[in-house]
Amino acid sequence: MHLPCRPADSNKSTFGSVLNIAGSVHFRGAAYLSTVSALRVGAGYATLAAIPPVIDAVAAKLSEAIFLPLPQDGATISRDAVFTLSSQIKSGTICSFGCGISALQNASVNLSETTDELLNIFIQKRTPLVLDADGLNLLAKSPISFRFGNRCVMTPHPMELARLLHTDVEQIQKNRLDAAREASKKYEAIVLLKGHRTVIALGEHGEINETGNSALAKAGSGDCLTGVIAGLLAQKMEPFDAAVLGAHIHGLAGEMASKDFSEYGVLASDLPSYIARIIRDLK
Ligand SMILES: NC(=O)C1=CN([C@@H]2O[C@H](COP(=O)(O)OP(=O)(O)OC[C@H]3O[C@@H](n4cnc5c(N)ncnc54)[C@H](OP(=O)(O)O)[C@@H]3O)[C@@H](O)[C@H]2O)[C@@H](O)CC1
Ligand SMILES: Nc1ncnc2c1ncn2[C@@H]1O[C@H](COP(=O)(O)OP(=O)(O)O)[C@@H](O)[C@H]1O
Repeated sequence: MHLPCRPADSNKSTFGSVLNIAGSVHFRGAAYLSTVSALRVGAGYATLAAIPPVIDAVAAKLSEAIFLPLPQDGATISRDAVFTLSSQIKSGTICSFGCGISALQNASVNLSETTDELLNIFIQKRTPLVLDADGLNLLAKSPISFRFGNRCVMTPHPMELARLLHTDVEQIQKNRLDAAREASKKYEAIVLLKGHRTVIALGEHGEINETGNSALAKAGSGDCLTGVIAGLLAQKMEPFDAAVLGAHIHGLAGEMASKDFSEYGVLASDLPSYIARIIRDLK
């Protein structure tokens, strides 16, 4: 599998744009890590759509991001955010949704309804989408049977997949590839089941990622993976290929980072710069 090409005669629009809907009062770092990772993997633009306190925190660390302030309800986005976002999401806009959006009880009374409306917009506008973390937890609770037409990469860890399939982590881990395949068929999506030996499924087709180590077993590293896959989608990779290559690059970044910091000491915020170094070496 090849990296997206990087023609000399190019500009930032050539490499696409990611609209990342992420973060809440409790989880501001998740918004930062997913946004910076999309830029580090080569996207031309990354826009973070978030509530003002999240934007303030991310703006202090990341000069390159563009910000779309969203209305706030409690600790997270309000239902009015749907109006703001629906005018921004055009046909084909690359979106990521869910990192740190916060499904904690009472984070926002209407977050489930807001999520259902957003998911409908993603489907109607046929947006390539990365759906992670609380985006998945809210989907699991939805009464609607969403089907994403294989334009969506869902990135659950085993507990998130257990919630989606209404089972437990033990069942998921017994046969990881079959569990990912089942969810892929249920949601018509690419399902990337995270963990040691991440698996990626599309219908019956499945791949196992061999890269990565325990340096990645630390809060925030999955948020980086979301940004990597979204950044590859922005560069026009097919969703399944973006998931496979994204997991490969993310795992190698963890391995390289652990050579400098040990598997104990790597932080998720170290990973984006190692993602760039891995891309240099893959080229
Ligand atoms: N800095 C920030 O802003 C950060 C923000 N974040 C945000 O936090 C929110 C909550 O997300 P979350 O994943 O921490 O909580 P949750 O869904 O309850 O799952 C936790 C349980 O899942 C399980 N589990 C996980 N991996 C597994 C594996 N490989 N294999 C097996 N089991 C596994 C494991 O269960 P256990 O092993 O304990 O039984 C674990 O206890 C979300 O919005 C996210 O974006 C985070 O990204 C962190 C950094
Ligand atoms: N022991 C491990 N070996 C390889 N990869 C791992 C290991 N532990 C975690 N990872 C990877 O790190 C990431 C963790 O994601 P996730 O559990 O969603 O964390 P978070 O929500 O805190 O960002 C996933 O890409 C997962 O595959």
